[in-house]
Amino acid sequence: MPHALNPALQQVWPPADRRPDDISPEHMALAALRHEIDQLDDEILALFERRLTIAARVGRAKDAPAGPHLKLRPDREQTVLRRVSDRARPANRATVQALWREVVGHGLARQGPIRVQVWAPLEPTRAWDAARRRFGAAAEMRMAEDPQAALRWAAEGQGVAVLAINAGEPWWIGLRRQWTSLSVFEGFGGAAPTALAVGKIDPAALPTGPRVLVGAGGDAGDGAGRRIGLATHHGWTLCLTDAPLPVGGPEGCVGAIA
Ligand SMILES: C=C(O[C@@H]1C=C(C(=O)O)C=C[C@H]1O)C(=O)O
Repeated sequence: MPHALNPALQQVWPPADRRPDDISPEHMALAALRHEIDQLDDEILALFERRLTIAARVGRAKDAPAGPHLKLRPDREQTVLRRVSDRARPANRATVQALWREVVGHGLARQGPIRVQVWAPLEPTRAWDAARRRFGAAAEMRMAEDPQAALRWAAEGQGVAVLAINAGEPWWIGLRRQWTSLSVFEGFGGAAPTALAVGKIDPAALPTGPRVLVGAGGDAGDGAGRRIGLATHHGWTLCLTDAPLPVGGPEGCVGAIA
């Protein structure tokens, strides 16, 4: 139903009978506030466009697409997000974080296309939403039907695979065996994630946070670190640890999440 026909949604401001030369105090106050918003928008726009230009320059200074890794730098993104979030007023933190995810996503997109494939047969909408929030509106996303095909695609350097670990298919074992050029760099679903993001990320650019381990039965283990188990399959385990293990080491570290 058009709004004009719905009495509940009728226009309340400005009043329908207001003349164009209305100089009532309410109208003047509203006009002044809107003018201030327009000025702020101009400032934000100029700054945002400058930021996009600089992000493109950073991209040219980095190795990809000729280099072996994606341009996505999770460690830098984590630093950028933490910095603005710490500077924001506590009441604005969540809003600022969500907005800066978009800002950073568009910065990264100035360096080349961001492609994301999502495989999550049990909770596709949840995983899709989480991936969209993480990579932003600039990301080209599609659902994947087969985690192995998504891993192959990611190993070609085409983009990022977001794969569920609660769907009974132990694709993560492959991170230890054939997909050694891929790193886990993000978890979705809280302290015990139900999906992981995987891509050709420079191991030096992984975020600060728990390390992700894929272990076979006989692995020596990492000694001191506390572990959170995420999945098991025929003697293989996927877990998180606080121990600062090197990626690709004998403990089976395959990445880190923020
Ligand atoms: C600008 C960079 O490239 C990407 C974009 C970022 C941004 O817009 O802040 C941060 C990290 C990278 O994923 C960078 O590496 O510094």
